[in-house]
Amino acid sequence: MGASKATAFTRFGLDARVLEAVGAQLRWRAPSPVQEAVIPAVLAGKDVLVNAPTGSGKTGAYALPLVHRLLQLYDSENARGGWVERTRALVVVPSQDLAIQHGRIFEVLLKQLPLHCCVITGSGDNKSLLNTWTDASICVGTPAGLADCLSSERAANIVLLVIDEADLVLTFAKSTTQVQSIVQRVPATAQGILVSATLDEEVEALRALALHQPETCRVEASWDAQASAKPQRVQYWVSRLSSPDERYLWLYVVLRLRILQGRILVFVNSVPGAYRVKLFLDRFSLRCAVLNADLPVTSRHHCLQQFDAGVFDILIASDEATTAKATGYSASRGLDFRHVDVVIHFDLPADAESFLHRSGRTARAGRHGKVVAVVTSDDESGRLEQFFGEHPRLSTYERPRPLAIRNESMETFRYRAEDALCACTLLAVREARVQALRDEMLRSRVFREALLAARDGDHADLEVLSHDRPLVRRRLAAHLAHIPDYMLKDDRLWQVFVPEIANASGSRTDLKPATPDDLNLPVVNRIKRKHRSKLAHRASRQRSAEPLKRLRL
Ligand SMILES: Nc1ncnc2c1ncn2[C@@H]1O[C@H](COP(=O)(O)OP(=O)(O)OP(=O)(O)O)[C@@H](O)[C@H]1O
Repeated sequence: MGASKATAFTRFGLDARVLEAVGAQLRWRAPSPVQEAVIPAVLAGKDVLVNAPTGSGKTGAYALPLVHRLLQLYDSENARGGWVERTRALVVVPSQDLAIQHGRIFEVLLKQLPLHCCVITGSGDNKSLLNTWTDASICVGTPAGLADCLSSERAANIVLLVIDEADLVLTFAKSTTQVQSIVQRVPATAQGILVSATLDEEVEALRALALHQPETCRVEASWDAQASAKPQRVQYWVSRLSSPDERYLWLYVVLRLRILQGRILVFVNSVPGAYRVKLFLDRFSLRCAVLNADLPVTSRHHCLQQFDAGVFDILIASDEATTAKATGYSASRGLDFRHVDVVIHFDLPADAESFLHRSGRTARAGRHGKVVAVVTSDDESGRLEQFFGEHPRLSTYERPRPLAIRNESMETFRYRAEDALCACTLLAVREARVQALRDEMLRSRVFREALLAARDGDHADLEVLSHDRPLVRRRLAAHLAHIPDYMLKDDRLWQVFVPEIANASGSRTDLKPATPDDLNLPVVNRIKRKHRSKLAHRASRQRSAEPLKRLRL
């Protein structure tokens, strides 16, 4: 059943067990263009340099032939007397987050297979994810983690070396010697695969280091190769605002009127900036979370899983590396956010590469998505123009279309937004950040055990930490979740300016605010539910307070 679903993969001659896993575990029906190009080259035993857009399925392009090759080894060694599981394939990724995510993909793929995968990140806080090194055939790790653990003896059996996000591996590794030492320990006969969405001098340096006469698989189409007539999968928009603070009002309006709908990823340049946006949205009961380098890698992974599971629909991400330990963390590179409908560049990134990778978190796996850049000065407008004018990949895309919200819509909500923003002071931001860290610490078993050990089992410090109150109490403003009817009366509120640009290939837009009727519905329902449960609770308390009513005959 599973294998039949993945029939489009059969033409590569992949092992039946791999096809079964593709159909039953991954549920992929047909290969993406990059998989079409890369799988045959890897199966032919060549060294390969893979260059394809973000979200095009590069991980699967090397993971499937890699597992196929290891299964062949497994069969042949079993036939000769017995298979001993040792490290046979090494996957080097730039960050801990990516190592964990790729480890999970292999875990899913290997679920019914006699092979195992381990994750080596060089951090002690993800022990639960670590299988023992020795009994895993595939090892996924960061340069720092692998440089520490990979002895020449362990590396001696490696037949395949993959370096994913190759352009970042050298940038993020503490020194090039870490990567060099890993590559040198791997046998020269091992097949090499280098994967990157961009080609630059870092990739060239790695190519010379790790590959021998490689075949280059450069694929421009991510999914709909034959569908040039279809509307572009990613729509780019730009909103021009008069000042940086205006962005908060804009964000409130586009989210609250549901002009931008679905699962939304908001990119902010700094960590305090990300917390400020969160505090602001919290005031309006818009559920969101912050993904940032302050948090330990396991918490970031948990946050991603919750977002993927739909626990909240708005995720605020910052790329800023705040601690030395977080070097290599990047929310925009390689992380596979599932089904993101909209990416908002709340802050414009410094360079085109970051813009491209942040935008690449939407429209993955052949889906559609929207990317909205918010600019607040001529300088930023110019920078955005430059991104699209000069970057080799961005220059092939349609230019961003202006997305302007009517003044009436903005003015209706201005007072609320400005009032809410006043509460998001520097101190409140700092408290929110400290609170998030404190919560993480208290949740961490390792931290609690270390603290108790240091205090000879005395719980006093732990108690103090868990009952420590923030300096600034956050005022809850539940009423702000609701928009009163008198604010919704003006019909012009529901209009968004979306001027179609000339020869925009007739592309239509689905940017429409919600109707006044359905706008408050979820909030009203929530309030009603809460009210009903409050009444029920009060009634049960009254019952238990009166002995005669409690009496059952
Ligand atoms: N053949 C396929 N059919 C359906 N979905 C697929 C297929 N191949 C990959 N995907 C899905 O596409 C998404 C993107 O894949 P992947 O993370 O490998 O992209 P990528 O090219 O490595 O992106 P990035 O450059 O951002 O790291 C993932 O959710 C993956 O599960």
